[in-house]
Amino acid sequence: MKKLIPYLKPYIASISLGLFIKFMGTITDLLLPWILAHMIDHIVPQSSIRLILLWGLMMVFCSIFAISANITANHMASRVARDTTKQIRHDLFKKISYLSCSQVDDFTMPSLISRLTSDTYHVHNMIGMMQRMGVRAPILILGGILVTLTLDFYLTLVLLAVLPFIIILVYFISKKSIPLYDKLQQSVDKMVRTLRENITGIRVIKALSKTDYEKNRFSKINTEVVEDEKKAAMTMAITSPMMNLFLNLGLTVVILVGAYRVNNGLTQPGKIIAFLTYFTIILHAMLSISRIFVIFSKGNASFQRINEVLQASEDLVLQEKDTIDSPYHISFDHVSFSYYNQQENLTDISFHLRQGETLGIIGTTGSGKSTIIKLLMRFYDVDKGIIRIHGRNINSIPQEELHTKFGVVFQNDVLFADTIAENIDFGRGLALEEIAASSCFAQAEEFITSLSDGYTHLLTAKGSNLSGGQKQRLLISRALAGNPEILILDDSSSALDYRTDAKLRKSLYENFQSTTTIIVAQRVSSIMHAHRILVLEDGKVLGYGNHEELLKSCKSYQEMNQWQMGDGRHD
Ligand SMILES: Nc1ncnc2c1ncn2[C@@H]1O[C@H](COP(=O)(O)OP(=O)(O)OP(=O)(O)O)[C@@H](O)[C@H]1O
Repeated sequence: MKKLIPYLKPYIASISLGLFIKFMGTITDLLLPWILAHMIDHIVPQSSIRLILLWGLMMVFCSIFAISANITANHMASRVARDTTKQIRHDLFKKISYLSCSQVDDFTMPSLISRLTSDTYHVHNMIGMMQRMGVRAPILILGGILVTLTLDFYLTLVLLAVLPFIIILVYFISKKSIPLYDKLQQSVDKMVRTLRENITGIRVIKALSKTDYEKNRFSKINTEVVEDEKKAAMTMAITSPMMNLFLNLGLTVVILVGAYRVNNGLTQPGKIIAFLTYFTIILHAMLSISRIFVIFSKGNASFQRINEVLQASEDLVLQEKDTIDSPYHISFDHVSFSYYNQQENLTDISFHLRQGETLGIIGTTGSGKSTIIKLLMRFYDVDKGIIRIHGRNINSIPQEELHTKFGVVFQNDVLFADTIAENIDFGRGLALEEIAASSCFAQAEEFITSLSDGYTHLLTAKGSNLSGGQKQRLLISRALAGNPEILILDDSSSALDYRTDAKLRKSLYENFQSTTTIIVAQRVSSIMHAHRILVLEDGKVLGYGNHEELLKSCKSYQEMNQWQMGDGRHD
């Protein structure tokens, strides 16, 4: 919770003023029953219209002041809650975008989304509620008790006798409901995760006729959420009737004792009426306290989840400069890596590429091809070995500098709901000529210019209004547009026909001579012209060399070549 203070600090003046206004409004609210009692007991018996009007006006004025003060303070509280949450959301989003891939894996994406959405919402509620009721409820309780003491000591004893029951009730309900709400939050997290998987994979779900299966899976989780919600709501539902029971019992006793005391001339009717109002005010304030506990505990738990992300230490720390003289642009030296420090996903990988050379990576699915790319871009740190670019250990290159070296197309990369030109430019402010040139190199120009609105053609989210091959060519255009030092194409030409694939390779060869290229592919034809080819299986190197060398030395490569291309070389 301490970590929330810096977020509230800029609003300290506004919070203080708001609380002061709230304080004044609450005190005035407390005055109203007292004025009423005074009027009934002392002013009305005098039968002076002028005095009755005067005190009546005073009541109206106090009511208007109390309402206005409460509304103003509530507005101020909402503004503080809104602006603080905006800043927290901003910081959280910024932090999430800087998290390393392994940190994202650890937190999990759905959990990060719910921290950014529902958790910030709970914090918003907590900040607002604490300002609105945090001051008002205790003042109503303490002030109420003090005023009732001045009105009638014996009746106050009735009130004090009921209070412990209410306190015990509030304590037990808070104790029971807080873990229930925590559990509910976890179920909602799970539901968001399933929903996200479902929406992302909606096509494959439909294609495999898994709609019913997924519907049932979602229904199960939805029922879980409803059950948890029911349990939490049931606990909270007890609060109001129980409070009302105590309230009504208390009021009955007050009326009985009050009537007895009025009959015996020990007190006045006005005081009894005022006392009944105070009694109600105080018990409702107790009810508010129980709500504050629940909202505070939800907000507190949510802020802790947010803070966990905000405080996540940078795990890809920039290391001291480590540079050697090297003739190679990219070199992997005996690199090993494991995602979860259990079994190795890559073992002892080595390769060296001079500037302008091309490396083809081929291998079975799950053999570690994309992992090599992730390590080269330092999404994860290697466990063993060293990766160097121009002789410089990549762990000593600042992330921004490292990433500007790459033009990259990942597997299942994303296109946004924007124009084709914007999707290629990707916020780099490139001139239209550069965009057109890169799409020409990527063999995308033909289909773009055939569209009636060309580069201003609007894509739907994820480019779902394009074919697989068109999407890949746009993504390759984006990667080429920055004229990158290193080009990475991770399984990004799989949807291209052989002719377009060959034209793309020719274009890369002719126009990107100084760009070092890594092509991950399933097809031998996509990588057979590469200077070096790495054949992987289960994270280990089965073969390394050019096409001719591998045909002689690597049995797996020979087999792949035979299956895919017959025994000859086709293009
Ligand atoms: N984020 C991750 N967390 C844990 N394990 C992972 C993660 N990404 C990949 N793996 C595992 O690492 C291994 C290598 O995966 P990788 O994606 O590099 O394979 P690949 O050769 O590119 O496969 P494909 O051709 O199917 O894309 C696989 O066993 C995979 O399950």
